[in-house]
Parts: sequence; C-alpha cells; structure tokens
Amino acid sequence: MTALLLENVHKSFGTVQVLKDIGLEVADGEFIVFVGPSGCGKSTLLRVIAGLEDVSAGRVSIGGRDVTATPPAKRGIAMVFQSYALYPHLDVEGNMALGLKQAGEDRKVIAERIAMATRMLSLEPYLKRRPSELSGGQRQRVAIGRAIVRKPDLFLFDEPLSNLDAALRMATRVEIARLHRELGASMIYVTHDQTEAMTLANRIVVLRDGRIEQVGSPMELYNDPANRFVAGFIGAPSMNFLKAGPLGAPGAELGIRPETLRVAAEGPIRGTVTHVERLGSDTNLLVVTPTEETVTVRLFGQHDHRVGEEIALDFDRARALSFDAGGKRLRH
Ligand SMILES: Nc1ncnc2c1ncn2[C@@H]1O[C@H](COP(=O)(O)OP(=O)(O)OP(=O)(O)O)[C@@H](O)[C@H]1O
Repeated sequence: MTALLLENVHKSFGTVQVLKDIGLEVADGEFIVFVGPSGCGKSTLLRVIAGLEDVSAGRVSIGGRDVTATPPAKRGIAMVFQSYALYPHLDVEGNMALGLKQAGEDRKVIAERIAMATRMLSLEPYLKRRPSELSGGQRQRVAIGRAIVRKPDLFLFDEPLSNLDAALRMATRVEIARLHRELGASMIYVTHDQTEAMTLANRIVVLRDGRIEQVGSPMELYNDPANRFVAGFIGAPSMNFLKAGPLGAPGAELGIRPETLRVAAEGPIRGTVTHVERLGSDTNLLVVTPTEETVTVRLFGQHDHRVGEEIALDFDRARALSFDAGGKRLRH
C-alpha cells in the first residue's frame, strides 16, 4: 500500500513560491530522507505532510486517505522535532502518555505502549525523571518514544539529531535505523547531514528551490546522479568539477569523485598541493591546477604529502561523469 502520496503540491507564502509541483509516492515501510540546500523547502514540505501548513494547491494522501483538509491530529502521523518539545513539568512516563490520554486511550493500552517504547529505547532508568534531569540524547529518545507510543501510520522527523554531539548522533542514528527495522513503519526524515541521509534512507529526495531534482536510493544518487546539482550535493567531500578540455567534449565539465583520484608519476591533471587534511583513516589533499581549478583528492590511509608539493593525478575514467554547460548529465 501507499503510505504517502503527494500530487502536484504547491505552497506559497504571500507571493513567494516555496514548493513547486511536488509529486512523490512513498511505499509502506519506506524510509525517505529529504535533503537540499538551506531554504529549499524541506521543512515546509514536512509541515505540509503533517498538516501544520496548508497547501496552496495539490493533494496530500496518507495511507490511501485524502488528508489535504484534515487537521494534524487526525492524520495518523507523529512528528519528532530537533527541539524535542517535551513538557518540562511532566516526567518521562507522563510525556509519553500525554498524547494517548488526550486521545482517550484505555489505561491498560497506554501502559503497554509505554512499556514497549521504553524497552525499545532503553529508557527504563529514566521513567520518573523530568526532561531537565536528562541529557540531550536521552531527551531525544523520549521524544522518539512519544512518537512510537502513538503507533502512527507515518513518522515525520525534522532534523532530530542536530542538537546532539558527534558520538551521540551516531548512536542515535543507529537506534533510529534499528527502530525502523523493528517497527517496519514508514518514515520521512529531513536532514542536513550527508551521513544520516546516506545511511538511513531507502530513497533520498533531493530538493532545490522548491522542486524535486531527483529521487533515488543513496547509491543511485551517488553513482548515477541526474545532473550536476545532485552530483555536487550528494557526497562529502563533494565531487570535483573540472573543465573537460582535452579530457572530454568542448564546453563540458568532468565530474570526478575525490576518492577516484590517485597520485601518479604521470597523469592528466597536474597541480600544487595547497592543503593537507590528515584524518588518520584518510588523507585529503587540495590541489590547485595551473588554470586555478581546485581539486579535492581523498586518499585512503596515511600519506606524506606536503603543502607546496607539485603532483600529478590520475583518475578512474569509468567512474567519471560528464555534464554539459547547463549542468545536464551527458551519457555516453
Ligand atoms: N511562515 C513562513 N512565511 C514566509 N516564508 C516562509 C515561511 N516559512 C518558510 N518560509 C520560506 O520558505 C523557504 C523554505 O523554507 P524551509 O524552512 O522549508 O527550508 P529548509 O529547506 O527546511 O531550510 P533549512 O535547511 O535552512 O532548514 C525559505 O525561503 C523560507 O524563508
């Protein structure tokens, strides 16, 4: 069945068009991630799905039901925000129970659901604590717990991990992936974080200026981007774009992933190392060519390159992409 169907969705604030003709079908159990540059409309699209914003035109259906005019509480969704939005005067248990109590749910059902969410999220030790007595990561788990107990048809996440430090982000990311496997629920997730998008999504939706640029699995977007924008947006460090010159069609650009370049005795690209980043597991080089193009090279492992060094680079041609002057992918 279809968990979510968006048909010709438009949204304007005054005269500003923020979402333009969005169409998307999400299958039951899918994990969908929205990515795109700041201001492209990710949060607005999530809020339109939640019913927190009306559409200007188009239709939103959840679980086969047209909910375009349905208020948020009746859409069968649960939303998890970056800011947790927990009630400070209620303990963890009270926070998780509140929505169900307000919906008039049976006490026994509430207790069972809370027990399930508590177990899934390892929240047992904290049930009687208030939000102010929890760490950021624990608060976010409570916010996720509050969503789980409602057994929604669709989970909506708006940058839920962005307030957490790096180690906690990773732990919570793994937890969200596990929850998705165990619950088998449909999830829609907005993030700025490449790693979250690549590791959590079944499919990623790339938005730009209120439109969908491409929808695909993480590896489809990485290996087979539809255009220069998607190629440059997906992947960190970003793809290199070099004037093709003798390497390709006139006027075209060549897209080369940093990890497909290697330092060679002879190679089609020559330049000077201007920066070295030693990450332990990898070494990143910034190389500037005589025509002032900057190339990022990602080398596996540890290397002795120094700033000022002249080097030649070769690359895996089978993995390079070509784009025309307008950014369209040229396929051979
Ligand atoms: N209530 C509003 N009134 C007017 N303009 C708005 C409103 N909400 C959002 N916008 C505008 O709509 C555009 C999309 O905003 P949105 O928050 O959806 O982007 P985003 O992709 O989530 O951005 P970010 O990654 O920075 O969070 C922006 O240009 C924003 O200024």
